[in-house]
Amino acid sequence: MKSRAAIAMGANQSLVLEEIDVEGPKQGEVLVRLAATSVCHTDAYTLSGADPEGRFPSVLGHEGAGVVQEVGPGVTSVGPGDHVIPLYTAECGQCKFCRSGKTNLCSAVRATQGQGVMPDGTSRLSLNGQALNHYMGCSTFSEYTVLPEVSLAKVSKQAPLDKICLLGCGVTTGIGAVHNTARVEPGSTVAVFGLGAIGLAVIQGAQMIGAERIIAIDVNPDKFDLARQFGATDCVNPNDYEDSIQQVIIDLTDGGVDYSFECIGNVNVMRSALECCHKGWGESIIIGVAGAGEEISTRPVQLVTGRVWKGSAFGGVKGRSELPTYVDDYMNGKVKIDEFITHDMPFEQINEAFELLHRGESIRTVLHY
Ligand SMILES: NC(=O)C1=CN([C@@H]2O[C@H](COP(=O)(O)OP(=O)(O)OC[C@H]3O[C@@H](n4cnc5c(N)ncnc54)[C@H](OP(=O)(O)O)[C@@H]3O)[C@@H](O)[C@H]2O)C=CC1
Ligand SMILES: N[C@@H](CCC(=O)N[C@@H](CSC=O)C(=O)NCC(=O)O)C(=O)O
Ligand SMILES: [Zn+2]
Ligand SMILES: [Zn+2]
Repeated sequence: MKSRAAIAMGANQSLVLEEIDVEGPKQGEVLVRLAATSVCHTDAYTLSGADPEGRFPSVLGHEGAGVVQEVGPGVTSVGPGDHVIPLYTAECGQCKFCRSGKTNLCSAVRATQGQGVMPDGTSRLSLNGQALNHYMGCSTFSEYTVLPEVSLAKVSKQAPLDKICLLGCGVTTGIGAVHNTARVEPGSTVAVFGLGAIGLAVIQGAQMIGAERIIAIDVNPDKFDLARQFGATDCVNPNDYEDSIQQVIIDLTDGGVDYSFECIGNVNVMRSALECCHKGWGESIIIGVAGAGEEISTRPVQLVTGRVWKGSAFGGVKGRSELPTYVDDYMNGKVKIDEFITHDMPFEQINEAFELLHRGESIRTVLHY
């Protein structure tokens, strides 16, 4: 079938809008018509050429929501008409990772996903006969896309797809990192570096859990109003100080924070986020994705003296089991999503959505098909 799509032809090039061909679902696969998709910083990162797994030409996009159109042989958990959120972190329930009870990372389709193909090693997407790479197992920048069954969370039909698409990555990642990865306790002091969708969702998660002090840090003060609305108690711009940002946070908090979250993808900030944690127990969670070849460093004494460095992917959330509850929590007012959506646009304006993100003028732009 034909599908409107935005194609990444090469690094740092604008996306090209084309009508592509989408093949029907094979064994264990599902054809989905997306209602909406948003743009996450990770899409921009891959388009920049900094992603070691980045492939071109490809159909990017991983933050979407839609309706099942057709299922391939063997698919049992979803059927036509079901509302679904694509998952870049699958949940098969059977692999070593899923059975461990220790992680949300699932190995069922991860290897082929990173190679830009479906689990059988081929693509369902093409342009003029040339195969296009899938992206993060989702490719939500195509109105119609094909995913493995294990990469779909079936959710309530009552929920607006053009809002809950944000649960496909940003909102879930931030809240989940607080609840699952850090397990922040009520009364904690928290520092959040980077106030895009991920950082704001971390603030939301920290407020939900009853953190007493939430320090929001960004070099763009335009982000501070929204941070306060989500629950930040202090807003700090590192450029306003001569001291290092870690020293500023240590001074503000009588020795450092209980938890910090890096939501930028900057390895220097990752170091600051670790080093602003309290001696003896402070934990720092890396969420931001850094470019190929970049490495983190700190003096080992930072860890010897009790600070802990962790990472979080999709907030440690098991998508098929847990996303339906996130959707229900949005519907009953426990989880905020609308506040992240600074712009709504027709899908055709997707390049504008990338420009807004790069200029720091948007949190999330929802593109409507
Ligand atoms: N681990 C995971 O599962 C996931 C990771 N990610 C990653 O999380 C990161 C954040 O994503 P997203 O929220 O969409 O991105 P955004 O670009 O919307 O947000 C990043 C924010 O950090 C600010 N910033 C940039 N440099 C600094 C600095 N040196 N100090 C303080 N603030 C700074 C930016 O300011 P400005 O406005 O000037 O740009 C912006 O406000 C990305 O690296 C993304 O790839 C995303 C989803 C899931
Ligand atoms: N392709 C990158 C790795 C990018 C990365 O870390 N992705 C995050 C999700 S970012 C979403 O917006 C993630 O969940 N990672 C887990 C995983 O299995 O990749 C690279 O190769 O560096
Ligand atoms: Zn994302
Ligand atoms: Zn699995």
